[in-house]
Amino acid sequence: MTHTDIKGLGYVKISTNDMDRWRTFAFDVLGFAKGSGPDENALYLRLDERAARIVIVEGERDEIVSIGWEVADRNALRRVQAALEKFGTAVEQLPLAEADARRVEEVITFTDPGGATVEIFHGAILDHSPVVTPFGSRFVTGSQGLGHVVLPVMDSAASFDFYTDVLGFYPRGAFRLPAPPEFGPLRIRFLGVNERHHSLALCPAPHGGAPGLIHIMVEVDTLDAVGQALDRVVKDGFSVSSTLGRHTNDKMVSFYVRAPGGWDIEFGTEGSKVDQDSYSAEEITADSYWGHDWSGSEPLAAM
Ligand SMILES: Cc1ccc(O)c(O)c1CC[C@@H]1C(=O)CC[C@]2(C)C(=O)CC[C@@H]12
Ligand SMILES: [Fe+2]
Repeated sequence: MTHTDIKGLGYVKISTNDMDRWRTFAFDVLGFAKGSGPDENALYLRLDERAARIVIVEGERDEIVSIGWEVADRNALRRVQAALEKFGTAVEQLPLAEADARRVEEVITFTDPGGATVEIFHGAILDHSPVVTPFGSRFVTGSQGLGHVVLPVMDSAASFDFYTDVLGFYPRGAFRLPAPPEFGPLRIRFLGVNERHHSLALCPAPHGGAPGLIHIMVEVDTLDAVGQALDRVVKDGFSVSSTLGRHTNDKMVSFYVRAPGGWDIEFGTEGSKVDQDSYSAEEITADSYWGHDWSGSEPLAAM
């Protein structure tokens, strides 16, 4: 396939049983702007002209609720739906009220092979008021989408085939995880849909279940904004999962912090841009050129 209808990662919705901690984490530590939405108990995290890119809702468990991928328009949505149905995936069109609640024109939903609830939408509704982030950080989104999500998958081949063959994601390389030889090669696989090196990564994991999420990456436009966020993380006593480092594939300088709920936010800058026409998928043999010390990380809930 030479072209995907998926334009980018649009939004993610996450549930938590610790809203107060999340409120502090989102606004006082990471520095997202306050967005808006219909659920008065939810947290709407605004990064750009979209009303909200990350939605945190009250729930019994801390887990990923849905992942929203964007397409250009109604015809593109119909093409994606047809590809899913041809493959045998049950697709549900959400009612107008549900689309309204997500501030999009139209949205379909299905379950991916790893069990994640995926939504595909078009027609995002914009908020034209200034994006006032508490510490002045500016998030890098636009044609590169929200950032990236890393999902734990038990059958990584099935998930990889689904995202590439059915949805048209582009393979953007791999990283072999250290594993005993009897496991065979275990690879994190990176997948992209736009100039962002990866909008999705699939990480082999021993079991499914909550939170169904390893990390979400958001990008800011300066190294200072990353360093200042890291200062606030440490000062407010949030757990640093990985120190600052630069990745070898997307060249991003980032740190990872444990979100309430047992998964991480990767907070980075200087991500490279991929030109799909000249790109070849490669296997990296180190995750980083420097830094990214995970030795202080608390165990991931997903593992
Ligand atoms: C290798 C890499 C490149 C770019 C990224 O955005 C990115 O998140 C990663 C993965 C980092 C990291 C790893 O390499 C070892 C296995 C890790 C610790 C995980 O289980 C989640 C993050 C993974
Ligand atoms: Fe990442």
